[in-house]
Amino acid sequence: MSHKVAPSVLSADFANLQRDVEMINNSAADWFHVDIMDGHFVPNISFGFPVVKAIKKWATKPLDVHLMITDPDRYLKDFKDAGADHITVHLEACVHLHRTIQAIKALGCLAGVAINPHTPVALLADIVADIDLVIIMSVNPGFGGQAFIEHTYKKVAELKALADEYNPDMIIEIDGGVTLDNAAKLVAAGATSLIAGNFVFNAEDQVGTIAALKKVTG
Ligand SMILES: O=C(CO)[C@H](O)[C@H](O)COP(=O)(O)O
Ligand SMILES: [Fe+2]
Repeated sequence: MSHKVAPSVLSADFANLQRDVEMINNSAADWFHVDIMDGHFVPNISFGFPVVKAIKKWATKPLDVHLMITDPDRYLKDFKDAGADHITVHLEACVHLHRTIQAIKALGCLAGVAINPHTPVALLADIVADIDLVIIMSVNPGFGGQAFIEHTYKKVAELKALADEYNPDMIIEIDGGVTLDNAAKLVAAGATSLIAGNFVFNAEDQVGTIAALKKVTG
């Protein structure tokens, strides 16, 4: 089965948000990647519930919500109500990760865990069987447009080995600095979903760029 592509709305033109959402609707993209930053877990603030609701109103594809926030348990239901289909929390932001995952599932969302570049894949060993997706951060979270960290390939391969053993259907998503220079190698290593912000929205042909990301083979 081919990998998913999830353009990151963080890099959209917020003065033309409906236009950019419709561009994604009319492209080969599978999901909308929606980055929530609280200025505490990460050194940047993105947007909150009203913007997620606006995206949901126009979007015809699922919302893949990436919570870069401290204490995400407080807001899970609000994000579900705003339109989230997948909710991913950071391992580094959760004291009781297993409980948080159960709470996301109880809301009827796909449950994901994101790990920062410095966080070992091995820390996911006892949660992999319980989750629907993992986001491997290939940049330090907080900003779009950063350079891809090469060490990510090794982490993808390690996570694929864990998934093969405990949860073969688990989605392996890569977030940060994804371009056509690294997409094929990521898919070859085991990535099953590619998130891309700047690479899509800075392109002259955005729909064509999404199609090209979708077409890469490992
Ligand atoms: O979570 C994120 C940043 O924390 C974004 O999803 C990610 O950076 C995508 O943007 P780009 O493709 O431009 O790196
Ligand atoms: Fe993200």
